[in-house]
Amino acid sequence: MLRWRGLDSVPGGWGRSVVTIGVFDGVHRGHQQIIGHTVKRARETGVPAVVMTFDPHPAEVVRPGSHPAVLTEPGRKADLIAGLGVDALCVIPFTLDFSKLSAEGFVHDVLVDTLHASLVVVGENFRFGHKAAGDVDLLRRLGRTFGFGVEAAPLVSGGDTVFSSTYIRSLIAAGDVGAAAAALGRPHRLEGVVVRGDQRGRQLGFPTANLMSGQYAAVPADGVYAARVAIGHPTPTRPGAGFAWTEERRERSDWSDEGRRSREGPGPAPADAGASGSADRMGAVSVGTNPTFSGRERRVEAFILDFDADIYGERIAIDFVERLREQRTYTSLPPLVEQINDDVARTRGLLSEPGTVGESAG
Ligand SMILES: Cc1cc2nc3c(=O)[nH]c(=O)nc-3n(C[C@H](O)[C@H](O)[C@H](O)COP(=O)(O)O)c2cc1C
Ligand SMILES: Nc1ncnc2c1ncn2[C@@H]1O[C@H](COP(=O)(O)OP(=O)(O)O)[C@@H](O)[C@H]1O
Repeated sequence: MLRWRGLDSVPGGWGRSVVTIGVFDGVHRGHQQIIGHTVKRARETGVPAVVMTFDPHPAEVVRPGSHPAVLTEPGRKADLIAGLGVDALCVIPFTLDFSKLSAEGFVHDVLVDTLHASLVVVGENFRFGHKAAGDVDLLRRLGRTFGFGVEAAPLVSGGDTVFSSTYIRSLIAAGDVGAAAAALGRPHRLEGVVVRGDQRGRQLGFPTANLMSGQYAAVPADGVYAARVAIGHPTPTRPGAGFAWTEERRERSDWSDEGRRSREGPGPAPADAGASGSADRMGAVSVGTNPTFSGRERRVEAFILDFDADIYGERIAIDFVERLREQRTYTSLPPLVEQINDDVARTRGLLSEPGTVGESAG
């Protein structure tokens, strides 16, 4: 997948493309359907599939201080989008200036002049342009003027609830990581670097890797969770920041499935390989302030089962599969240790059964 940052990075001679636009935080099941449809239509017409997204979250620019909790860090989001078969990801640095672009200006400058859209795929509730004045009807009218088609995909729901990033953030904030996983299509992941804690864990018999995640990462409610853990996770994300941009060169003459196969051979392109960072270990994870020790700082710490190594400074990813319980305050250590033993046994039971929840965590 080609990765562009800013409209200026789009190659001058870029031909026609099928484009979808969105923040796509979480790349949840609704996003997957829209992006999947974009890729399908691109293959049918033999042109590349382009995803346009924004960084930082537009809400932060329009209302400073209102950054929503982040479900997927930028590098992870790009990897997940690449995994859906997208040919190019264009990240627009969302600035106050950009936010002032009118709906018509956005369509003309971005979709027509830069990406040469032949077709634009969006969710039926899509809004765009200054003050979100543009909607699907306006997009269709502008499409007739400028010569691109518009397809609005119905929103994906589970039961009565439409899947949305906001809904998933609220599930995670409430600790319901099981329901979040159902809406995401995989467990919610926190990723970052292992930092030092109070050096108390190993004395209790349970050393815990303390995670420093991104500034706005969506941390589940205080409690204890069964999780899958990836150590040495490859995504080179700086906490709260952007990611490494790889420029790949490809022949652009044929973007059909056949063209891709002859370019790439079977399987994913090398740059996308391992993108999902396989979480192959089990972890019993504590989120909270360690009330037994009157801690103040809210921490995410993972006891990794069947593991013994120094991993300070390494990147890890934690995939939250199931909530086990709330945080408790103990008046002495033996009952805390007994409880952690029980948490570990439950984690093992939940995650080692064949075909268990979150097994294909990716
Ligand atoms: C599975 C698990 C469950 C935990 N549950 C609690 C708890 O209920 N109450 C509490 O005060 N601390 C709990 N802890 C956190 C320990 O207090 C913490 O890991 C310990 O203080 C080590 O901290 P350190 O990494 O800073 O050395 C739990 C830790 C783990 C791994
Ligand atoms: N099974 C394990 N799970 C998590 N961390 C482990 C494990 N085995 C060894 N470690 C190492 O021990 C460190 C945690 O030990 P701990 O006493 O809890 O110290 P700290 O308070 O600095 O987190 C981890 O950061 C990691 O480097």
